Amino acid sequence: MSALANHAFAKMNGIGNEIVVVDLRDKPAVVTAEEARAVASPAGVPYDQLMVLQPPRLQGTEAFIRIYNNDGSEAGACGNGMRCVVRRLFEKTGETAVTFETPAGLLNCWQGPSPDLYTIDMGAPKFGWQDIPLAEEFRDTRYIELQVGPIDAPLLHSPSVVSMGNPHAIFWVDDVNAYDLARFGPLLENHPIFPERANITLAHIADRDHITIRTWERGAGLTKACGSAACATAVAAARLKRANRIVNISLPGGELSIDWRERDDHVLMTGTATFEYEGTFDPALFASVA
Ligand SMILES: N[C@H](CCC[C@H](N)C(=O)O)C(=O)O
Repeated sequence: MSALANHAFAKMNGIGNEIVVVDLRDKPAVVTAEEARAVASPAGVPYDQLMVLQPPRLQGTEAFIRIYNNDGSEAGACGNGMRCVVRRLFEKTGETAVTFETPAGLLNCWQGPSPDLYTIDMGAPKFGWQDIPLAEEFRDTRYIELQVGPIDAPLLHSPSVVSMGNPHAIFWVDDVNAYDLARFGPLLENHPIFPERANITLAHIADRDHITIRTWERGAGLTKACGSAACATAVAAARLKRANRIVNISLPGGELSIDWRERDDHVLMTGTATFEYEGTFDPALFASVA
C-alpha cells in the first residue's frame, strides 16, 4: 500500500503555480514517479509540482524536500513550491526562518517584509554548459545556438541558459504573448541540446527594473508561474547588462521580486503563497500503482 494512501496533503499555489505539499517526515518513504502521476490525475489533486518533505538528512535543516513535476519527473528546484512549504511551516510553528535541503542544496527561507510575503534564498546560479546541462560545449551561455522556425527567419533564437538547480532557457522577445508557447514549448523542452530537458521561458525586458515572462515548464507544461524561471531570467538579463540585479518579474499569475545579491551571487526570491484547502489522499488513487 502506498505511503500516500490516507495521508494528509495541502493544496496551495504560488502566484498561480499549482502546488501540493505532503509532509512525510513521520513516514520515511520515497514517492515513486507512478505515485506522483497518480496524485496529479483528475481523480487525485491535479498540480504542477508536488513538494514532499522527507526526514532531515543534515543537522540544522527542517527537512529534505523532493520535488515532482506532474509527469512524475523530479526537479532540483521549485521556487513557488518552496514558498508554499515555508508558509505551511511558519503557520504551524510560528517560526520566521528555516533551512531546507533540496536536491539543489541548502535553501535558507525567511518571512518577507510583510506577513503575506516569503523570501527564499535560491542559491547561486550556474552558467557552465555542463552545469545547465547542455549536450555540447558552448563557451558563452548568454546566447546559445538554438532556434525554432524557418532557418532564414527563425521565430525564436539565441536563448540565454542558466541553472537554478534546474535547467532554464530564456528567449528574449518584444511580446511574450505573441508566440504559441504551447506549440514551441514541448519542442524546445525536449530538444537534444538539453540532455535533462529544460524549462522554456519567453522574456520581455520592459526596463532595467521590470521583466515580463511566460514559461513552458519541464515536466508540467504551461503554468501560470515558475519561480526558478523568474530567478533564471533576472540573472540572465543582468548578465547581459540589460537589467539591474534587483528586478520585479511579472508572470501570468502574479509578481515576484528578485535580488541577485552582490556579496555571494545568491538569488533571493520574494513573493506570496496561497493556501487553498487540505485533505487526505484516497487509497483508490494508488490501487494500480505497483
Ligand atoms: N518544472 C521545473 C520544476 C518546477 C519549477 C517551478 N514550478 C518553480 O516554481 O520554480 C523543472 O522541472 O525544473
